[in-house]
Amino acid sequence: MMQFKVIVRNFSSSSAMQSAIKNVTVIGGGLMGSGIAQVSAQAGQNVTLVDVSNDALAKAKKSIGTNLSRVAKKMYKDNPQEGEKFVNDSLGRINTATDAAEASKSADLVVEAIVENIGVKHKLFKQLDGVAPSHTIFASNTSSLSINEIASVVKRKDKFGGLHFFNPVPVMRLLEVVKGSETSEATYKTMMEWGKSVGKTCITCKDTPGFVVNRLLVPYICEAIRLYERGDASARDIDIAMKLGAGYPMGPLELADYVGLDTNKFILDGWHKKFPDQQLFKPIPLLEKLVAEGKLGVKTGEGFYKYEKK
Ligand SMILES: CCCCCCCCCCCCCC(=O)CC(=O)SCCNC(=O)CCNC(=O)[C@H](O)C(C)(C)COP(=O)(O)OP(=O)(O)OC[C@H]1O[C@@H](n2cnc3c(N)ncnc32)[C@H](O)[C@@H]1OP(=O)(O)O
Ligand SMILES: NC(=O)C1=CN([C@@H]2O[C@H](COP(=O)(O)OP(=O)(O)OC[C@H]3O[C@@H](n4cnc5c(N)ncnc54)[C@H](O)[C@@H]3O)[C@@H](O)[C@H]2O)C=CC1
Repeated sequence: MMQFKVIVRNFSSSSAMQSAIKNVTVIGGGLMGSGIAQVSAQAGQNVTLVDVSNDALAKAKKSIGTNLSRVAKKMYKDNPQEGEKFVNDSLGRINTATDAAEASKSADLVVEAIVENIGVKHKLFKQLDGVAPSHTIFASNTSSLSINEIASVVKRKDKFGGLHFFNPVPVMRLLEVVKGSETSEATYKTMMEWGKSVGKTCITCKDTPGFVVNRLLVPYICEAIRLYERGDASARDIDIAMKLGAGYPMGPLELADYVGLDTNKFILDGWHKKFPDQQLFKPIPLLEKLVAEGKLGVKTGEGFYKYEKK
C-alpha cells in the first residue's frame, strides 16, 4: 500500500532560500492577499499589506495571526517559545496601508490580489506604474484573467507576470508562475526564485485561460453544480463521492464555497463572455441566485452549505 507522509517545511528566514526580493507589497488583504503576505513574512521579507479600509486590514492581520499560530504549532511542536517568537517576528514584518501608490514606492515586488475584475485591476496597475521604482516587478494573482490583458495598461510589460497561489496559501504547496508574452527572462527568473523563497514548488505556464489548475478545475466544479441543480444527487453526496471515490481533500461544492461563490461567478462570467459557444462556461442559474442573495460561501457563512462563525 502506498504510504503518505505529511511534510512540514521550515519557513524561518534563516533557512529560506535567498531571493533578490526584500520588500513585497501585497495589494488586497482578503482570502489570498493575507495568505501571500503571511508566507512572505514567514520567509523573512518586509511586507506591506494594502486594502481599501483599516477594518479590512485589521481582519486580515487577525486571520494571519491565527494561521501563523497553526503553522508554528506544527513547526515548533517541541519548542512553543520559539513558536511564539516565530509568530511575533513574522507579524512584525507586516505593515499595513490603505494607499497602494505610496506603499508601492519602496517595493521590489508588488503582488496584486484584489477582486477578479479587469477594470479594477487596470485602474490599480496604471496608477502604480507611474509611481513604483523602475526595477519593481508587478505580478497578478488572478485566477482566470489574461496576464497580457492585465499588463496592457503598464509601460513595464517586461517586468509583469503572473504569480498564481492556491487557497489556503500557507498550506497549498504549488505556485503557478505565468509568463506573459512580454515578460523578460530576468523577471521570470526572479519570480521563480521568489516563489521558492516563500516555500512553494513552482511550475511555469504560458498565459493561457485558467493556466493549468483552473483550466481543469473550473469545468469540474461547474459540472458538479449542474449535477446538484438538476437534482441528480444531494450536495453532500456529490462531495462525499469525489472525496471517497476520487481521493480529493474537499468535494467540489465544498471547494466552491471555500473559494468564494462571487469569485467563482466572476470567473465563469468572464470565460462565458470570452468563449460564448463553450457550453461548459454557460451561466448557472443556481450560482447566480446564491450570489444575488449574498450567499458567497464560507466567508459569508452560507453558500451550498451553512457555516458557523468562528
Ligand atoms: C461555482 C461555479 C463554477 C464556476 C467556476 C468555478 C471556478 C472554481 C475554480 C477555482 C477558482 C479560483 C481558485 C483558484 O484560483 C485556485 C485555488 O486556490 S483552487 C483551491 C485549491 N485548494 C484546494 O483544493 C483545497 C483542498 N482542501 C484541502 O487541502 C484541505 O481540505 C484543507 C487544507 C483546506 C483543510 O484540511 P482539513 O483536513 O479539511 O482541515 P483542517 O482544518 O484540519 O486542516 C488541516 C491542516 O492544515 C492546517 N491549515 C488549514 N488551513 C490553514 C491555514 N489557512 N493556514 C495554516 N494552516 C492551515 C490545519 O491547521 C491542519 O493542521 P494539522 O496540524 O494537520 O491539524
Ligand atoms: N479565492 C480563491 O480561492 C483564489 C482567488 N484567487 C484570485 O485572487 C484575487 C483575490 O481573491 P480573494 O482573495 O479570494 O478575494 P477577496 O474578496 O477575499 O479579497 C479581495 C480584497 O481586495 C480588496 N480590494 C478590492 N479592491 C481593492 C483595491 N483597489 N485596492 C486594495 N484592495 C482592494 C478587498 O477589499 C478585499 O479585501 C482574485 O484575482 C482571485 O481570482 C487566486 C487563487 C485562489
